[in-house]
Amino acid sequence: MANPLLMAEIFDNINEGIYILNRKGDYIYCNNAFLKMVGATREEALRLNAFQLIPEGQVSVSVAVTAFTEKKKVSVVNNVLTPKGYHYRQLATATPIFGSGGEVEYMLVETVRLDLLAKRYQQAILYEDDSTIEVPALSPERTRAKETIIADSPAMQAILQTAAQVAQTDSTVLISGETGTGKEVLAKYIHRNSSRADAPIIEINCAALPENLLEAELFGYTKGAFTGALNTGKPGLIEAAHGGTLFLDEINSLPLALQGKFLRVLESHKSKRLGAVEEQEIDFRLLAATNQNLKEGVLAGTFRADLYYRLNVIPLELPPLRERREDIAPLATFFLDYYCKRYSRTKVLSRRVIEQLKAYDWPGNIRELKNVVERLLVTSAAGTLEIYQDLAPLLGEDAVRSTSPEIYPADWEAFYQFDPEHFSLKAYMEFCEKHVLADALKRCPSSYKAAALLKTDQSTIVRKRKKYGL
Ligand SMILES: Nc1ncnc2c1ncn2[C@@H]1O[C@H](COP(=O)(O)OP(=O)(O)OP(=O)(O)O)[C@@H](O)[C@H]1O
Repeated sequence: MANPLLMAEIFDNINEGIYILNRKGDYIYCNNAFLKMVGATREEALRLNAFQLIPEGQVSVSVAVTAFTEKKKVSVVNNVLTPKGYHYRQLATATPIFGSGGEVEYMLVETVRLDLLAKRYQQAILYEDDSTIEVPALSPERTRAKETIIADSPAMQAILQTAAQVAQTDSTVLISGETGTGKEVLAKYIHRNSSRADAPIIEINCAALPENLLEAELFGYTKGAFTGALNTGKPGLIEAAHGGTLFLDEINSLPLALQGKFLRVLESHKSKRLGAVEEQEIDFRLLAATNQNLKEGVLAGTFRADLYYRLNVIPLELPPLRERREDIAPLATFFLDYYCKRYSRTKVLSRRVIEQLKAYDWPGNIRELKNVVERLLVTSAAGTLEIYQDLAPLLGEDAVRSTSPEIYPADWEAFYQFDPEHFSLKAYMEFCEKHVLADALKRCPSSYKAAALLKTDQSTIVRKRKKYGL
């Protein structure tokens, strides 16, 4: 291990503020960057205790206290009021270090001021050297090969659990759900987790082709089977799924004539090319997906009842995204990460954007969310880390009306991006004034104390409180 002096020197040269707490929350180490951030001497800092910072109003949320309680690594973005009365916003991560008895022995905390991080990031962009910053875009094949499934909601977790169980069998699975809810993703997940995973999954969208072409694609044909047929003939997709999985997407669009033909294949596991005499034995597992209620199709006479019952062995229903809102934020950050890699950018979604995404009903479900995140990223202002855009132009006024603006007041650019049309120096100054006043009133038990904190008189506090409806 390197010598302690060298280690101290290294820690003091790290740009992020670092401090270590003992199990009681006492500060037992801090590096230079941390002292600079809070404007304290080492002696002052080493007298602090993390459990006392919130009651004393120095931080809005204590990452260390949260990590002590949850006994796991935690990151927060919070506001800090330094002993010198100066305010900043930081990203802090606390990592517990456990003793042999499993109790938290020490807490390592790393902090970075968001405004300085943004400046460093901005400078890096200004001095950007293409050869060092360029990240090769992921090729579509690589990204599609191993699809990640985000499933934070209890509903999705239950579906994945059932899917993993049924994957082990050869039963037919009927996946239903609105468009864009992830039916194809789920079908691939079942295939990947089945004993057929090394064989191909052959996918066909029954709505994508007219009846005659679909029939030729599914069953294949022999040489000269019809005008325009290839001289060599062509194997069908059912054959191609031999040993693997056949995935029929939008099976509700399978024409009635083909439904009967396909039912026979499903029951006998034998298929015959168009124009052929001989049938071929085919070993495949069927997964089907529908974005319409097949039972209603049966009642309306557009879907054969016998095929419906043959398909509906294991039904899995994917709920629309609006019924599993817990998945919205993780999906949005997952897609942002995906597109950041693809477009070689570094961005995060602001809390306000996430709130707006969570409030929206997503008629196009996950596919729509993915597209919105891509648009947010590519249209976001260069040089700022957080994406602050107002989503009303993308999602519609009604969709986002219910959320309240939450903006870091020192960042006027964010304020401008949030509402460029109504931006003015006066509007921004009033916004800051309101924010500072609300903050002071939260910290102080009386308007007199708030007046003392803000070095103004109490009548001004009362007047402005009324003006801003606080
Ligand atoms: N749980 C998930 N985690 C991550 N990405 C997902 C998830 N579900 C869906 N997606 C992504 O959302 C998009 C739409 O998913 P998919 O094509 O599977 O939906 P679908 O229900 O089959 O849609 P359609 O009915 O229109 O065929 C895809 O880009 C997919 O990768």
